[in-house]
Amino acid sequence: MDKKFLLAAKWILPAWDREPIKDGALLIRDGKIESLGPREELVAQHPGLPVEDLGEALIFPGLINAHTHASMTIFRGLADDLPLMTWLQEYIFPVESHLKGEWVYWGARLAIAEMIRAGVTCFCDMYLFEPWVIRAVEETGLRAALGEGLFDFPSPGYGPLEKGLALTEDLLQSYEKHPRINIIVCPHAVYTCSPETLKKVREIAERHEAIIHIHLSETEDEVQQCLERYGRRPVAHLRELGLLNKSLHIAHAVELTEEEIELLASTGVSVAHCPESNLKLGSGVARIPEMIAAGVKVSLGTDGPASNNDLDLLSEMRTAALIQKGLRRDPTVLPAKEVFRMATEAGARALGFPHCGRLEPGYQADLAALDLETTSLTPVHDPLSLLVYSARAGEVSDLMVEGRWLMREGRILTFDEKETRTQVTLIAEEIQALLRERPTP
Ligand SMILES: CSC[C@H]1O[C@@H](n2cnc3c(O)ncnc32)[C@H](O)[C@@H]1O
Ligand SMILES: [Zn+2]
Repeated sequence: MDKKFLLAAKWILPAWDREPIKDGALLIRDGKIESLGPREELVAQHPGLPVEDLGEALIFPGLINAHTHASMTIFRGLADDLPLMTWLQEYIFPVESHLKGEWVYWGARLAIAEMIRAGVTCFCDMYLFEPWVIRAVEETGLRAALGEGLFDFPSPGYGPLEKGLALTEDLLQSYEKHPRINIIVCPHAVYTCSPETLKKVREIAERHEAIIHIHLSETEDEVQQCLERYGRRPVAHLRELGLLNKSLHIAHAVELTEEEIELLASTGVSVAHCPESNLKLGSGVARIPEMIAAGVKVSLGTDGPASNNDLDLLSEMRTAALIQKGLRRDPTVLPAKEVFRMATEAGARALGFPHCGRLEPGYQADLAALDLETTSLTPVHDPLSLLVYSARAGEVSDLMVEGRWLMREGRILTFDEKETRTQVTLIAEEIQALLRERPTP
């Protein structure tokens, strides 16, 4: 197959560290970017090549949601205004004990539609019944790093832990060569996984050269529990167990000391910053400027849509930048460029997709376009500023993964969005019925 075409638009922002191109074009061949530059030049170099013109649009590298639990769309709005441990143990875990594969599947499809509308081409997911998320990803065409969430107690997905570990190994083998799916190993947290479990997880990840993804140092409570149980803080705990290395991707990292920041930097651990979930659960604000200054690789995630409560990574960029500026009374910290890097290239690297996150020759044609014929996106002084500080989900008109259109002119092409909403609404009614039978506290 030799599918070759030019994709043109009023603006192209190729990467966090590149200048925008006005009246630009990309040459896309077999799902990859071959070249890019001013439209006139590319058309002259490739006469007769078909041109798809997006017109008044801004093309940017597809965003990368570096931490979520996509299927939790089905629980959006179920329990709000609670701290993490109460939210999890008294509300979410009890309702998750009734989880079924179909719920996870439809929840993931809804999440994928929502992420496409926010310009997300790739996401990192840890959840229960993950094979159903994999099915949704395969059908809808997104790119993803996916893993079955593991904890010591029995899971409604796989039953006893041993089965969860076996499932993880099976998935690692089956999807080894998949072009869009990376299987990752996902122990939930240090308060739900024993040291023995974490050692087994490490062995599996080493055997398959896989990424390990875990919630870490999310709250003061977690640090306190870890100190009481093991006599050390979560970062030191993982160091003792041999997990601190460049294959480790941790979510949150809100509670870090200076020494821990240095240790994460020197061992090559990557962090998924989830500011809106951390704010909503009252967990705190991660020290992102200090981490970046120390050389920690920081990406951006939404966390699950039941603790955020959306999957809008465009707005997440804005929140990430604004909270640091406000907290420090310094508007120069965490500039737009740095936040855009977190939501693109840094996420791609953390999830094992080294040729994503930039629009450059040799990179995947994973991209999205903002509709510039939008009142709140007018005028265009600076495309980067527009993306980070003004754009919201719903203003993305087109999205492509590996050169394949998943959304065109605001219409999702690879699956039925309305059917997905209907199915999730029915699932929500089932959940409400369950809660009426067995009310949560
Ligand atoms: C084992 S599958 C994933 C597991 O994580 C739960 N979860 C969702 N959000 C958070 C969070 O912010 N911190 C810790 N755990 C979280 C989710 O409900 C699943 O049970
Ligand atoms: Zn999470």
